[in-house]
Formats: sequence, C-alpha cells, structure tokens
Amino acid sequence: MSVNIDPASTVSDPHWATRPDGTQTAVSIGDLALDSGARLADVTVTFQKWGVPNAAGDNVVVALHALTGNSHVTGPSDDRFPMTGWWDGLIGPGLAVDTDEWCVISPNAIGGCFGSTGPGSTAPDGKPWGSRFPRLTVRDLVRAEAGAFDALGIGRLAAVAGGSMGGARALEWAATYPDRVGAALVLAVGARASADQIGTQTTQIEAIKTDPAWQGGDYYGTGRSPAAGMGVARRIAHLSYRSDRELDDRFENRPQGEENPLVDGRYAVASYLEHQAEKLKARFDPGSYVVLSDVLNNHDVGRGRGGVAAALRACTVPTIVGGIDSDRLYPLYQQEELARELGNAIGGLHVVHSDSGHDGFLTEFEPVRELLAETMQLARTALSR
Ligand SMILES: CC(=O)SCCNC(=O)CCNC(=O)[C@H](O)C(C)(C)COP(=O)(O)OP(=O)(O)OC[C@H]1O[C@@H](n2cnc3c(N)ncnc32)[C@H](O)[C@@H]1OP(=O)(O)O
Ligand SMILES: N[C@@H](CCO)C(=O)O
Repeated sequence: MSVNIDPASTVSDPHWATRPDGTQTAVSIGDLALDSGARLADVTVTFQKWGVPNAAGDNVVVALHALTGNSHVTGPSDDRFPMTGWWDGLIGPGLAVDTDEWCVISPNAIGGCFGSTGPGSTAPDGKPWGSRFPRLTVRDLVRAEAGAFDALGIGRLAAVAGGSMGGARALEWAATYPDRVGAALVLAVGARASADQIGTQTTQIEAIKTDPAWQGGDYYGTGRSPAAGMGVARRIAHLSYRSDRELDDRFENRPQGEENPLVDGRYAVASYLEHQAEKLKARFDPGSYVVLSDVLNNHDVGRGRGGVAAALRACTVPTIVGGIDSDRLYPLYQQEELARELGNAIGGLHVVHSDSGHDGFLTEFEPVRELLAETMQLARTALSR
C-alpha cells in the first residue's frame, strides 16, 4: 500500500489559523536546499494543529513524530489516520500541553507518506519521485519545518518536543535555531546515530530493497509494492523497540495458540511480530520507510559544527533530556551524553522506567506527561524573560 494523505485544507484557507480541531493543512515552501548539496523541488509540508496562535504569536508548541508516526498526535483513529494519536491524552484542553494556553502544531516529516513531500509524491514532471527522491538528513527535515513555519508567519516556537526520530528533530531544532526555540523535550535518542543503530537500520533498508517488487525504488503506479520486504524490516525494528525481558515475560517460547512450531506452526512472538508487520503494511509506504530509516542513519548533531561535543555545548536552549531504562536501541548512555554535554540541560537525565524498551516514549503515559509538563514550565519561564 502506498499511503499519501491529501490534506483537508491549505493555508490559503483564511480560517486555517483559527480552526483548533486538528484539521490537516498543507503549506508550500518552494525548493529546499539539502545537506547533500541536492535541491528538493516544490516541497509541501502538511501539519495538524490544535488550539490557536495567540495575538503575540508566541504560544506555538511543536510536537514531532517518530519514524512511522505522523501528525496525528492526539485524538481517536479515523478514516484518514487509522491509529489513536501517539500522545493521546497529553495534548488538549486542560492536559499536560493545554491547548487553551498553547497552540500545538505537528508537521509530517518530509520523506514520509502523510502528505508532506516524499518518494511517493508527484515530482514537478508529473511522475512519482521514486528512485529520484534525494537522501535526507534530520537537519533537512527540520529546515523544511522551519520553512513551513516561515510561510505560516510563525517565528518563535515556545517549545519543541518528540521521541526517537521526533527527539532527533527536536534536538536539531534546538541546535539549528537556538534563538527561535524557547524550550525542548528530547526523548529516547542520542546526539548521533550509533554503529548499532546504523547496522540494524541498514539491514531493514536492505530487506525492503531485496524484495523484487522494489524495482529500484520505482514501484509507484506499477501495482506492486515491496510490502513483504517492509514486513521483514518492521519485524527487525519492532524487536529493537521492545525489551528482551518484556518479550520473554509475554511470550517465552510458547507456541501461538494450538500451532506446533516443530511441525509448521509459529511461536507466539513470531505471530506478534507478524501482526506488527501486517499493521504497518496497511498504513505506511516502503519507500518512505527506506528514506526515513536513512535519515536516522544520517543523524549527527555535530556534523558541520565541529563535532558532537562542540555542537551540544553551543546549544543553550533549556532542554529536558529523557531516556528509557530498558531501551536497547537508544541506550541510556546516549541520553547521559546529551544531559552532560548540552549547554542548558535542565535537571540532568530524566530516566523513564519502562519494561517496554524504546517504545516507552509512546507507552509510559505518566512519566511522559510529567516531562511534557516540565517542558511547558520551561517554555513559560523563557517567555517571561
Ligand atoms: C511517535 C510515533 O512513534 S508514532 C508511531 C506509533 N505507532 C507505532 O509505532 C505503531 C506500532 N505499534 C506499536 O509500536 C505499539 O503498538 C505501541 C507502541 C503503539 C503500543 O504498544 P503496546 O500498547 O504495548 O502494544 P503491543 O506491543 O502490546 O501490541 C499490541 C498488539 O499486538 C497484538 N498481539 C499481542 N500478542 C499477539 C500474538 N501472540 N499474535 C498476534 N498479535 C498479538 C495485540 O492483539 C495488539 O493488536 P492491536 O494493536 O491490533 O490491537
Ligand atoms: N514505534 C515507533 C518507534 C520508532 O521510534 C515508530 O514506529 O515510529
């Protein structure tokens, strides 16, 4: 399945700013110069928004999704977004990020498949980008988002927040635009991709590219999609998102139901991973999975800034750094480095206890609520200066 959600409105709609209900909107930002030296032509960024910008224009909070996430941060599943919001219950009137006070905007990452320009989008020549889609970095994603906010007339951001790839985007926002960001929440990520992360993500990319339906990346419109390859990629990824202990507590070496793994049956954990793979196939584009996994490989806040330590020291945005104690994909030592080296990390490292591993940034409601509330307090303090 190739997903590319058409936005419900564009910013030429004069009511986009005052509509507080999460309607998805598109904004054109023209061509984007990329870290690779290439240019991505005619870029669109789509976003959802809850709450309204205030008269001073200083209450915008940016929620940044992870690899296969999207702008649907909060709210029930619907026809367009088949999953409940990834931080549902944390953003809304009277909640941790109170949309009576703040205007929350969540942009869909470029390279993805939720309306912002990605490999399945139509290029200026009227054909899908496919294999011609350029390689991106986290910084490119953030530049596109900054371009979108420029086009919306939004200058300063009260706060940026996200986990995993969303945390990498939040960190790049703080490092690239320190004068534009009041506070940051950086969760479950590191300063740069580790060899382990690049290794597992590259393996996932290869799983997709070796699917015969990949067709060199030009499968759009052919009626064949490398969904099976993406299913293998998701199985590998999902294992890295959960902890060894949790998986063994839940599944041990039990067979799935009455199946017999010694004949032709599956283990329960294999059935679970198959389920996760099938769900992703129904909502995500393999080409975007390749592009965004490569974005994670390219994550390096120190690139072009004299290295990680110099880049982090120079970043003076008040930042809450959170890590999950059972995260085997982005282990705690990586957030310890952020908390130690960032120019203005507040309160040291905030450790979230979870048995669920990396996905704890999505599943541990109460600790994430507290971290968001602390971030909003930092944003208020920054505004009062
Ligand atoms: C910011 C962002 O990252 S946005 C993207 C967030 N969304 C995703 O990552 C999508 C993938 N989903 C997930 O990773 C997880 O479901 C989370 C993180 C969202 C939530 O985690 P949890 O609530 O702990 O879900 P869990 O890992 O237990 O999975 C539950 C599913 O597995 C299924 N399941 C459990 N055991 C088995 C089994 N033996 N065989 C088959 N399926 C199984 C359940 O029926 C349930 O199915 P459902 O989701 O269709 O209802
Ligand atoms: N489950 C999350 C984890 C990646 O960080 C996702 O699919 O986006």
